[in-house]
Amino acid sequence: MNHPRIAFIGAGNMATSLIGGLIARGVPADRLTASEPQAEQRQRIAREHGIAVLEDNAIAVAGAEIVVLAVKPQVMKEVCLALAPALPAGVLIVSIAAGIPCASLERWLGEQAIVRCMPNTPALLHEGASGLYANARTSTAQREQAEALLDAVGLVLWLEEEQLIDAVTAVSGSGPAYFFLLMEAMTAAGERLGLPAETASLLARQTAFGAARMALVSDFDPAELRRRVTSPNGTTEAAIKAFQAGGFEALVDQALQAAAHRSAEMAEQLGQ
Ligand SMILES: NC(=O)C1=CN([C@@H]2O[C@H](COP(=O)(O)OP(=O)(O)OC[C@H]3O[C@@H](n4cnc5c(N)ncnc54)[C@H](OP(=O)(O)O)[C@@H]3O)[C@@H](O)[C@H]2O)C=CC1
Ligand SMILES: O=C(O)[C@@H]1CCC=N1
Repeated sequence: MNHPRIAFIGAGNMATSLIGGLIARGVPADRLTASEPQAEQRQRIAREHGIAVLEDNAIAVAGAEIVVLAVKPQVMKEVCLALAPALPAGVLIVSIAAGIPCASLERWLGEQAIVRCMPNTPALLHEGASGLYANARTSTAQREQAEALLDAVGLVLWLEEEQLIDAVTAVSGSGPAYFFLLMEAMTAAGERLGLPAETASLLARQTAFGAARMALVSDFDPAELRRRVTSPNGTTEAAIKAFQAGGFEALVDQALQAAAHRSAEMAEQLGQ
């Protein structure tokens, strides 16, 4: 199989989960390179994944067919402006940064094929979910390459409008944190009900895992699965009524609106 050469700019959490996913899929380590400013981090990634990790971004992208931009949004402009002269002709840019539009990347990097993605941290366990948007310069073959890259770490869904990346960020990009927050709150409540901390934590985490698995594999939707837990006038009904009296659905809506709004605001602030 002909694997494209892929260079990762920034080798933090998200990049290393993608690298791990590709290697687990059988991509030879010599098709991947990464760049990373810290020597210790470079050595650790090279040791764990067997790939070349360089200090210099321009050297890392030499000969690459795909360049994955995986630095924080705050440093993206500076990184792109410095990288632009070193990009190989015909390269596909894959950006995973929150809040950085394709138009900004094109301004900083020149006219390139760009796929903008929003993955999430369960990618670390190959259980991620990513929304992808391709600009008009991206060929069908390049779309397939970007899909294969993100598909190595979980579910991939294409978006027809770039603006919808803000909604994907609100639902699945930031989403793992909402479930962790619920686990934290359930653990604390379990402790207040008298459970030992570790017992409450294990029960909350295993219940989240079991519910997520059921929601994914069951023939029934989450609303029906919820109804099946909720006996008339029973304990679940008491809890759900308390959630709804506290405005649970409206609160979730407000939270996701805030995340999507922040994603759009970051584009305004960091995309100039
Ligand atoms: N975390 C998440 O849940 C998600 C994150 N994202 C996006 O993914 C991107 C990366 O996030 P994440 O992996 O969490 O962040 P990390 O901080 O873990 O990774 C960023 C990496 O880039 C390195 N870096 C900094 N400056 C440069 C530079 N000039 N050249 C090359 N590398 C550099 C950093 O090194 P050092 O640490 O030494 O500064 C770090 O290793 C972000 O843009 C974020 O918006 C998208 C979806 C979900
Ligand atoms: O919080 C953030 O901005 C990033 C993007 C999605 C998840 N983490």
